[in-house]
Amino acid sequence: MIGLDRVSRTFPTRDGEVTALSDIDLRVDKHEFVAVIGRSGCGKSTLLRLMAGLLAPTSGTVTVDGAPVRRPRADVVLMHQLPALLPWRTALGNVMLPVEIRRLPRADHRVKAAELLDAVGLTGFHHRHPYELSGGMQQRVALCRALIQQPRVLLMDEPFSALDALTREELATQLQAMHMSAPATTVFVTHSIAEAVLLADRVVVLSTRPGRVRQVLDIALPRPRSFGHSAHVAEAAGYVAELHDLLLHD
Ligand SMILES: Nc1ncnc2c1ncn2[C@@H]1O[C@H](COP(=O)(O)OP(=O)(O)OP(=O)(O)O)[C@@H](O)[C@H]1O
Repeated sequence: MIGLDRVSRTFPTRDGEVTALSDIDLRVDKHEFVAVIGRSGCGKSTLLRLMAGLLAPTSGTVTVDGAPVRRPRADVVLMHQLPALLPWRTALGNVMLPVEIRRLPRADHRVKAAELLDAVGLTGFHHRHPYELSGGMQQRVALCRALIQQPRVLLMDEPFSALDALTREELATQLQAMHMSAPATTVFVTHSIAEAVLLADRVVVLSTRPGRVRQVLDIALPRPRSFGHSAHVAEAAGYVAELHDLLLHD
């Protein structure tokens, strides 16, 4: 589904070239959920921007469905750390924005938008404006705005990092439920090892600059998974410890 073959990306800076990513080989299968973790500055956002067609690789190729990525595609959606909602639109109006931009049938999508908002716990808030919503609620709206586009590929750049710990867990759990019922091929960048273990089929650990694939860990835990208490709490803790060691001893 997504393929990176020997992908490198450098940036020119005043002090010479910075190599953000070097020789990345990575395959993400259809409907797979891959989490990417690594120290700050190791090239995680650059990786997503390459997959989204917002950046070109300096060398190597990035493909989606076998086709080289040369520009953004309608079926590949990138979700950022901050919600960036339009302040004059309601929650529902913000979710409907990509539908309107892409001139998709409005009536069907309005029903779908309302269902999505309900699914992330925003029943009763469909007609509120962003200033009336908490940061966590705004990010839920941004998640709905991404999902209404029914992306085949969903790229998420630390989408929950601006939220408090409990809201973050709640949203990750909701994302898991949504991925189980309608899976998009997902690449999820996070600084939270626990979040990666909750959500991912595989966790890609990048090394510090230049970012290279240091290790890929399969998370063989049944779903739905939960933070804390579960029948698999010991196995989950084992994965968390292994990833922690990999990051710490880079
Ligand atoms: N447009 C740019 N121009 C120059 N250097 C850049 C540019 N974009 C990224 N870089 C550099 O590339 C490296 C990787 O940046 P990137 O934002 O991908 O890292 P990251 O892993 O997402 O970091 P963080 O976890 O802190 O968000 C950094 O050293 C950064 O300074």
